[in-house]
Amino acid sequence: MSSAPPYAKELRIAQLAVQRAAILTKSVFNTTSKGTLSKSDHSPVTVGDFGAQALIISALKYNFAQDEIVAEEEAEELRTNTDLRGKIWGYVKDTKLDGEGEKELGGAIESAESMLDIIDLGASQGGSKGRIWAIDPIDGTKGFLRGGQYAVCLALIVDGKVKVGVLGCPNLPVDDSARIENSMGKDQQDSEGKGVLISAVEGQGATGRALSASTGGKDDGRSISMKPLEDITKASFCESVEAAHSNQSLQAEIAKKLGIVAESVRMDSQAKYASIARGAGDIYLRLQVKRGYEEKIWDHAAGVVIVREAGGLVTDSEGKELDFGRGRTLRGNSGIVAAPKGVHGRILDVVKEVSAGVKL
Ligand SMILES: Nc1ncnc2c1ncn2[C@@H]1O[C@H](COP(=O)(O)O)[C@@H](OP(=O)(O)O)[C@H]1O
Ligand SMILES: [Mg+2]
Ligand SMILES: [Mg+2]
Ligand SMILES: [Mg+2]
Repeated sequence: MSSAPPYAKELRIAQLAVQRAAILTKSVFNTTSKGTLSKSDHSPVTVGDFGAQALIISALKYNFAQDEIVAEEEAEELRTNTDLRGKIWGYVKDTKLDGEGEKELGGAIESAESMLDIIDLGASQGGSKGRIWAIDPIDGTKGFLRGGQYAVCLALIVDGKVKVGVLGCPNLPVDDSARIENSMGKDQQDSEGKGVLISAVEGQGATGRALSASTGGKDDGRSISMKPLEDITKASFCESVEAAHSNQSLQAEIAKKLGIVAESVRMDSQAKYASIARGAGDIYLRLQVKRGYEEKIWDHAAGVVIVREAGGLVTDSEGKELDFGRGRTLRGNSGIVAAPKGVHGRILDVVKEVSAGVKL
């Protein structure tokens, strides 16, 4: 009898949890009021972010009660803002997977109050030992709000290394080879059956399938890989829409030095990692704008294992491996360079050369 490959259950539960959370975010998107709050760093959070986080954590606690969880959002404000709490609960209590999947995730959350406690189970400080799940319930909240790209992100980190990664991208085409375009909004898919679920387990490759695939059967999806890049001048860069999140002028200078003529493709969220992993783009650069900004582990964990398993290499802008064992942030790193293995070194050389003269 053959036994299941390592992390088979973790992968299955992570995929189901992301699928379920994406049902919630899609229905929140289709309502007029998304209950947007501004956080202390002035970034937005919505009913969709809180609701998706509650659903994912509830599924993880049911299946892996001992594991630690590092998640982006916290419930503090919802303990006094009963209006918003009620709105979130309205979505959370009604969001279910069809068929067997819902049972595997442990079913519904009991009450609005327990939902708040569940959201706050994501407050772990992370670290280099043990099993830690990293959750970004909506990555690219700004993209979500403008109808552009966003991703529901979940990864399992074991002793500081990312082992499993799942990205649900509701507004990316199911077709891997569909050309990616600048995403300035209006990418939302208005019918069911759109969106893609990209996954990877360390050492087992990366796969993609429709986000709306049935949860009953054993759909392993199709294998995905990065596009072989023979001529770097034909590459396309993928970068943030938000100019405050990565240094677009420096990135343009790097592209020019590499002889790349195509305009960078701008999209929000880890949809960038998903896109390069399936060959719909080539290189993802995220060079610091603000000195001292520490990238959050939930913004990168899933994408990094997916790109690696699809044939890529991901380092920081000095060529160091990303260290997911330092806490809630990648405090040992600065910037991100993700590219096919064969050209990563060449890109890194130019990144270093161009960055050397820059004072942030
Ligand atoms: N100054 C900054 N530099 C880099 N990333 C930042 C940043 N301020 C916020 N971010 C992060 O950028 C993420 C979005 O990335 P992108 O620009 O690739 O879409 C945000 O995730 P959330 O949308 O989950 O809050 C947030 O964590
Ligand atoms: Mg946020
Ligand atoms: Mg994020
Ligand atoms: Mg987020």
